[in-house]
Amino acid sequence: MICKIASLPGDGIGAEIVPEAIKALQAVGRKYGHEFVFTEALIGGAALDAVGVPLPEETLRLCRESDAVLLGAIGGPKWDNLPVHLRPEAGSLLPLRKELGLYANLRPVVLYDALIDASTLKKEVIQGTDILVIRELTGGLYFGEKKREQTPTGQIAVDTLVYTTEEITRIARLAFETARKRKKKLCSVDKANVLESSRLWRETVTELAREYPDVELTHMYVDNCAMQLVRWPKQFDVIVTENTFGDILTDQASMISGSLGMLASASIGGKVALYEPSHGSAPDIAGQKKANPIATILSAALMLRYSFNLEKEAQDIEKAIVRVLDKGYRTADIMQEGGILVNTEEMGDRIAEEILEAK
Ligand SMILES: NC(=O)C1=CN([C@@H]2O[C@H](COP(=O)(O)OP(=O)(O)OC[C@H]3O[C@@H](n4cnc5c(N)ncnc54)[C@H](O)[C@@H]3O)[C@@H](O)[C@H]2O)C=CC1
Ligand SMILES: CC(C)CC(=O)C(=O)O
Ligand SMILES: [Mg+2]
Repeated sequence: MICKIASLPGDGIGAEIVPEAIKALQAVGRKYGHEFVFTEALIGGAALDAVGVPLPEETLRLCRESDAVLLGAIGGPKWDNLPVHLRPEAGSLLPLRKELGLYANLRPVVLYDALIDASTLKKEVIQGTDILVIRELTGGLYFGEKKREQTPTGQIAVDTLVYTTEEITRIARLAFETARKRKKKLCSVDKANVLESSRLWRETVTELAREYPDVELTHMYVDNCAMQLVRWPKQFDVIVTENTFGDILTDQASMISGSLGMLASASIGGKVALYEPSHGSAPDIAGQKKANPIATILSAALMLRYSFNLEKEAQDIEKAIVRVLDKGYRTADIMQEGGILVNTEEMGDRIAEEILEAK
């Protein structure tokens, strides 16, 4: 099988973690005779510095013409004070997701047994957690109209939170279908007690539930959900929520798995899907070889599963990660007593070796 993959390292630790995911994919390719062809392109601050725009036309074209996209992360303090269209977040990542039609962001929150003691949360609370958060990705606050105006007393800043019935139905249907293949439990998270967009969200999800009588649907306010995630995460199977809530809740939920560096993601819904870790460019550790590449490597496994239908190969990556963690290898963010501290590259090497060695 020949798979064309656009590789977009981006900024900060992006350039350190993407090569480790490529290593894992190449190991899978060698083992099974698949040919993964990587073409690298610029995005984010790196693109802005090199060619003057955060999302070059050439990068967009490459993504559209590829079978899948592997992204590191974008952004950093160097570009924070630019006009919004030039900033890596609003000027590259958001339009890329929109252009590719990636309305659903899947973030599995799974705790590996080996990391139970690496988490700061209580063992009995987190043990056995396996949640899939489905975040709406191309609507809501990040995409609504923004404006700034001067008033006699200061400024006024406006962000607009918009959702249509079609957008909610689309993501909710995916969530019901996904829940059907898991434990058949779906929790829809909103803030319907105050937000009109959330009222429409809740009405629409409730209406759609009639088509899925086998799925147990619950609704939860987002503030309660934030609390429940750390109180008793095992109550959740699939969570579906809007863009901003999903963004925040998943960073929080990542601590159940030990670190934000463990949280993968798949952005799907269009012809070409995009795979990236849930975290950002981590400027505080960039260039120090401290970044945990596992979230990106797990995202590569999701790519094999969702874009290429290579389930066994995806599981090989996931099992290799389990074995490496069981052997005690740890990057700094998941380090614990008795662990063997490794850097980004060494973690990637260990995982690639395990992929090749395992039957
Ligand atoms: N998808 C993307 O490209 C995203 C980009 N960003 C951008 O990234 C920049 C930094 O944002 P922050 O708020 O600091 O969030 P961040 O996710 O980059 O980092 C938050 C904290 O987690 C740690 N961390 C993140 N990934 C890690 C990894 N793989 N291994 C070990 N530790 C890790 C960082 O060191 C930091 O202490 C900003 O410019 C932001 O806009 C933020 C989130 C997502
Ligand atoms: C530009 C941001 C919306 C990126 C982010 O935080 C995310 O997608 O998790
Ligand atoms: Mg985020």
